[in-house]
Amino acid sequence: MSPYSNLERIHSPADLRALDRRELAVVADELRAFLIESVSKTGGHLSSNLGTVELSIALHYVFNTPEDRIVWDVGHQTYGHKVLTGRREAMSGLRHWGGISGFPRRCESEYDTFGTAHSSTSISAALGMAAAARDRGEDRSAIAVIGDGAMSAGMAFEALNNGGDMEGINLLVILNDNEMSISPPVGALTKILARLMSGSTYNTARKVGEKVLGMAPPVAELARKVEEHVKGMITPGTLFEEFGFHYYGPIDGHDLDALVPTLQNIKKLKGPQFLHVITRKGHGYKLAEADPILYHGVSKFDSAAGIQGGKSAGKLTYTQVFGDWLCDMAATDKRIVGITPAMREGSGLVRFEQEYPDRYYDVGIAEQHALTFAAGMACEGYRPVVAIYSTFLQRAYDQLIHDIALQNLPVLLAIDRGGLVGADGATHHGAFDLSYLACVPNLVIMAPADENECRQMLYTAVCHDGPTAVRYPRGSGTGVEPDKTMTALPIGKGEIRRRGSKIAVLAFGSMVPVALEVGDALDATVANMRFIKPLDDALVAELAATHELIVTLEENAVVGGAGAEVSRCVDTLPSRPRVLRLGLPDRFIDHGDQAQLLASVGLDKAGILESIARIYSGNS
Ligand SMILES: Cc1ncc(C[n+]2csc(CCOP(=O)(O)OP(=O)(O)O)c2C)c(N)n1
Ligand SMILES: CC(=O)[C@@H](O)[C@H](O)COP(=O)(O)O
Ligand SMILES: [Mg+2]
Repeated sequence: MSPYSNLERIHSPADLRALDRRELAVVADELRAFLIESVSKTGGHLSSNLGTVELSIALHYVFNTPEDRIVWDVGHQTYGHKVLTGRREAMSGLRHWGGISGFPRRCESEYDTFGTAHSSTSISAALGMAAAARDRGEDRSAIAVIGDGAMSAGMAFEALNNGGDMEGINLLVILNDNEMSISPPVGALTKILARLMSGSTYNTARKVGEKVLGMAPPVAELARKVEEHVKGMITPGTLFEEFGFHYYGPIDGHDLDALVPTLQNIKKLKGPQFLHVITRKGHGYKLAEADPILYHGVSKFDSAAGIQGGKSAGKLTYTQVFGDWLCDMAATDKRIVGITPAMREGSGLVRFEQEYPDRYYDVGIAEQHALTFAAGMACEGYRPVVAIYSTFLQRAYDQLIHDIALQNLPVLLAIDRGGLVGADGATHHGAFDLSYLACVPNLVIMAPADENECRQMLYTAVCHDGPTAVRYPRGSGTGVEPDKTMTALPIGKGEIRRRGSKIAVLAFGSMVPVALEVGDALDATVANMRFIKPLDDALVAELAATHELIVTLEENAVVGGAGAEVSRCVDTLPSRPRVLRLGLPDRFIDHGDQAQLLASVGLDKAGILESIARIYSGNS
């Protein structure tokens, strides 16, 4: 018999709702076991999903989904929700080419009411849905499920500020508090939540909460006010009350006997409601409970043995090259500080935090703040290095322009995950940074061809007295060992890597290795352009004067990226060869492995040769 016999009978939330409440615990056990087995085969976000098993069941059991809207913040905790909404079998293709996404997507299911992956959008989106329901006179709920990490972002508070003051909306915010972001959460809010969770408060609040919720309004309203008054004296629970929300909790988010009746009662209430649930990352899988950071995002692994091995003996990743460089640089330059918006592990800052705790700043999931905070430090003579993923830098665009570039402040953006990231897919590809950075005055933008060049560019950036960006891809490059010594590169100068004839391939960053293969195949000239800004106009002019075709290669949107800069330069020249711009197409790119994705957009050797051949055959 299948170990998932009960789960297999649930094809949609309607099947779940047909069950007796006492049967839900079995479903939860099977769902948890299924997720461990399934994610161990596909990879994905494990810890967070194990923490939301009961919450997913309780929400779909109590609310009339998809009529009632659930918006999952970040969406990395929605695997249980996917299974319960008809995607159990599709889980075998999770995050793989052609398979389902690791995040909610409106095009994937009617139960995925809002696409997420970048954090802290859920309250705004659910509030918008609640306002729409109110304005149309529709009686349905909008529920935002947001983690304690995601709650730290300004956007979440903007939405609370707006929602707590909105009349007649049917909005429930569920704070899924597991006392973890990817790494331990930071900031004053974390302390407030910890006080809310502390022993006596927890019990008292829970008992009072149950009592209140058992009553019908308006009695409940009166009791709530009494409760708030009492809690206000002993806990900071009224923070959310002050925003205009009715606060309930904290309750145990793994206890279906607490969750289900609480949600049933809250469902009857009108106005902005706030439920605080306590869960544990990795719940029910001892290895993940013990090390939720390691199991936050996993590759395939043996679920019995757990993730094996420490550091791989293979090539260094660009992230490691950056992390090592930052420590080395900090040792020689006291002005260096490292800043991360909640991505210590992913950005390679673990060692830096250990060695330089006083110069390390995790500012929470707060990209906008991270950049302006860096700007402030730069004003005081520091050399702030903001380690940030390309996709999350999108959040902080105005801060980059207005607070850093306009004031010409020496902030270094170490932009990781530039280009296609793989399994996280469209929400996480660093597809746009060269386009949105190239137009910013004062900014020097570099993209390394290999790991050593990455180290040298980071050093070059710190030597430059103005804003800089070094953009590198997820994973490793050619395997070049970085030199210990650091030498500043001449700003705005590329280099010719191969001399050929007729065709000149101008490659940026991660595309240099494949450009060299193409060069060998066609006897083409290959330039490693190094700088997107300032572009090496002299090199472009020289190559334009001596070749009949210029091919630009970049792992960035072809619209407005490095190739567009080359075209702009060629347009000013007296002799203008044809320019073929190759990069990411003008559409969002799904998930899959990086090599597969590059091939799918024609950025592997075969694809590039084909595009060039089309020029010569006149088919382009
Ligand atoms: C804007 C943005 N910045 C950073 C991230 C990377 N990120 C994904 S999950 C996560 C931690 C979220 O913590 P929490 O909301 O508490 O959820 P948990 O992982 O604890 O379930 C972070 C920082 C992101 N998805 N979006
Ligand atoms: C959900 C999220 O945003 C992160 O967990 C992200 O998936 C991490 O990506 P990396 O695996 O590239 O660090
Ligand atoms: Mg959390």
